[in-house]
Amino acid sequence: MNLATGLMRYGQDWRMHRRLYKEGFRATVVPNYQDVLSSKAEQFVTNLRQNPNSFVDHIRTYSAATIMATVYGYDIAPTNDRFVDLAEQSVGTLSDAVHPSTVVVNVLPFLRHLPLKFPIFMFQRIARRTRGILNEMRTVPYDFVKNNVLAEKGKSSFLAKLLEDHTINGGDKRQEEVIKDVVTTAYVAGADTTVSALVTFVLAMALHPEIQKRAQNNLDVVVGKGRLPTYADCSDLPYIEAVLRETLRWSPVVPLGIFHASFVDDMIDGHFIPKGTTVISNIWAMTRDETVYPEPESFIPDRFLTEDGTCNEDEMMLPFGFGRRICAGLHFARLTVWMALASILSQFDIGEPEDETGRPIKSLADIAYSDGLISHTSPFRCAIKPRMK
Ligand code: HEM
Repeated sequence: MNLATGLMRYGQDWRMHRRLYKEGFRATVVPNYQDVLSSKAEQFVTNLRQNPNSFVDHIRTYSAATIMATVYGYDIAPTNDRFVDLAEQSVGTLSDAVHPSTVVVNVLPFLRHLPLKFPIFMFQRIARRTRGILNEMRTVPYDFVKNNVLAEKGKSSFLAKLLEDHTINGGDKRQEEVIKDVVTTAYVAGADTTVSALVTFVLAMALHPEIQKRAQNNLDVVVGKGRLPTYADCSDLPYIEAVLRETLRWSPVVPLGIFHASFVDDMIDGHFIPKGTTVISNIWAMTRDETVYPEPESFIPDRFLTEDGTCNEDEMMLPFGFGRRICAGLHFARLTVWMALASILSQFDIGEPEDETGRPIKSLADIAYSDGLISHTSPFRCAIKPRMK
């Protein structure tokens, strides 16, 4: 089982994974998910109206709901959904699997031979626990969709389409196993990353009321107040796009990317990189390069606008990685985050933030972000109020 595409070695199996992602998540296909995203954004706004203090929970539900609906055609229950519970456990265990203590084993492989009782090297125990949960996540939702496809019922989805195109009408067992891995990775890779980006967005707006106001004006003029923004509005809302780019830059979701290894001996800027070297892409540092992004700790959407107010060429792709291993879901991720942030701005005012002890948060420096593969803010509070009654 090759559950995490991002952790696979480059080769034929990985190429097969990427081909399947392309079928469901390339730039020209993603707009087809607009209706699903719109209905989930509406539900999100309703939840936020009912209980604004639980905004992080609603963001979690929105992220899970969009990806579950897109990948499996499955509408999650408002609470205690069995697939979401399973998926959250899978995300937790996969995140543990790239915990520093497990990563160090990849860098220093001889550590694998230390006895289990060495507490710092928890990777063997994690691997055992992870396997069971991931296996369940891999088969339960898959069987649900496959049975629906065979019975010619259920909603259309990324998985249903893959099954129709590749297995139901012929296709081999191996292909079916690859499809299982691909759809499971899509959930695991997509849900928590989207949560991180959206919570950072709420923090950015809470800290910058003037930017919030300007973004709201942009939406009011182009979209009006009677409906939520959609993908069709994107190109008319350059300031909203600039806010999205700055959110992704200001606090990158995956600050150190996914570790890779060099395939061959190489020379870069006069440094010799032997074959097999672990390569860590420090996305966080790149988004803080002062020669490209002056005052990098400040939240300045204008850095992505030209003088005539249109978006410039820097689409802020750095947070999605590089080259052939660049995030396979980036177009879907951008649209999912865009839909939620534009919906929040059109419907709500976000007040000043404070930490859990009531201490005001004045800048990014006042709030901690978690370690680990995906970086999350520590908890904070802010008043979220409807703009219209
Ligand atoms: C804001 C949301 C997201 C961010 C910031 C993000 C970021 C990243 C980053 C930094 C990588 C590593 C790239 C590298 O190794 O150079 C990655 C890989 C990946 N992402 Fe995302 N991601 C997001 C959402 C998603 C979504 C929604 C999906 C699926 C629908 C997804 C699927 C993947 C996959 C499959 C890989 C592994 C690619 C490979 O190794 O070939 N991601 N992502």
